[in-house]
Amino acid sequence: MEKIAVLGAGSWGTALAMVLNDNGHDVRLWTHIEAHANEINQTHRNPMYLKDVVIPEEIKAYFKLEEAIEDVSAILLVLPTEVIRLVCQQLREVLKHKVTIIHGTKGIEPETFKRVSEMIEEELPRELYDEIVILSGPSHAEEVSIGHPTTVTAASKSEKAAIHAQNLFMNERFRVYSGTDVIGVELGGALKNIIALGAGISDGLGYGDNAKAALVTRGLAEIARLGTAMGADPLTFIGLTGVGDLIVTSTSKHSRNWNAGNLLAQGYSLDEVLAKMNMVVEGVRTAKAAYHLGKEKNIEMPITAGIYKVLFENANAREIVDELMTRTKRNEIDEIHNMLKQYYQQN
Ligand SMILES: NC(=O)C1=CN([C@@H]2O[C@H](COP(=O)(O)OP(=O)(O)OC[C@H]3O[C@@H](n4cnc5c(N)ncnc54)[C@H](OP(=O)(O)O)[C@@H]3O)[C@@H](O)[C@H]2O)C=CC1
Ligand SMILES: O=C(CO)COP(=O)(O)O
Repeated sequence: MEKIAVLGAGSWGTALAMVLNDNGHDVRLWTHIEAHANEINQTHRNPMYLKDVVIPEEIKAYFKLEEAIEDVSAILLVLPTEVIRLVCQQLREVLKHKVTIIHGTKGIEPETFKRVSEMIEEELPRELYDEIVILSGPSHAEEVSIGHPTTVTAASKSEKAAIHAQNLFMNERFRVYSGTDVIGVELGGALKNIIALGAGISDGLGYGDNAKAALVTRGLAEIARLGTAMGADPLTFIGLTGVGDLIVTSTSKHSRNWNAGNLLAQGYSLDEVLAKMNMVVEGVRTAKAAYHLGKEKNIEMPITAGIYKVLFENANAREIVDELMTRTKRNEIDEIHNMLKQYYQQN
């Protein structure tokens, strides 16, 4: 059994802390708000993020980062992408020993196009961690925290580290696969949030299941196109961290991104939507990142571009759908063959 600090006491951090606690680990849940730590320790609940869930008493919340990470063997970062660098900077001030870093964050930094593990590598000195592992897949906190069957993937450049994380989290309700395609796993988890915003918009406009299936399928083609250009294995995108997460986020009532898209389609402005959601909506910043990254790499991403225009250029969502439906006709499978051919020629 290991001593593990979970940094980020939002919905996903709390749910993952509960999985680790179920597996017998000594779990410390860190929040940057003292009153929040006190509330969790006194009431064993986290009502702002996980309504009606009782947090086991063994899980202790911490406000002081140096106390939360004392003697831990692993640190799990479960924070919005926007604060990953800041928290890593705080961490490097207080961390005095080597740990395994695991993260469950799904986003890309708009200013640099960096993935989360790249940001961690830039902010944490190499001597402070052995490996970085990404935990990703179709997994809403609301369901994990009440023990509904869930599957995810633990991916790391080091297979040994991925299997280590797999062993830490795996139990009969939480099945963990392992993998080594860090780029594919991180990009799949981040980019699906954009398509989920689109699915929420589509549903909010009153379009049906056909439209949503089209968005998810053609959205997956865009994710794979950009992901493969960035060095991912295209097959990763048909796995849990690609199609699996795309399905859950585009169809679930729990999805923050779907709900935000739905509100946008109801006529709320982006600022109003973000103010209404009390949890992070990663797809908004990641849409900005993917739109500009796609342009830079000359990758065709019409759905992402449409969602970007609805978010940041006040475009009319119905007109964007009309534009998508009237694009030049094309063959569906040719580009997928080309993508696979190119990848396997290079690898
Ligand atoms: N929710 C889910 O089901 C899943 C989420 N994810 C991913 O996990 C990541 C976190 O998401 P989620 O848990 O939903 O987010 P939430 O919005 O539920 O929680 C975010 C947490 O981060 C904290 N936080 C914000 N800023 C800081 C900071 N500067 N220092 C320390 N803590 C900070 C928040 O604190 P405060 O209370 O002060 O705002 C809050 O506790 C995202 O990338 C998301 O995509 C992945 C899989 C499932
Ligand atoms: O990544 C998630 C589920 O796997 C969570 O998605 P949302 O942030 O849209 O809720």
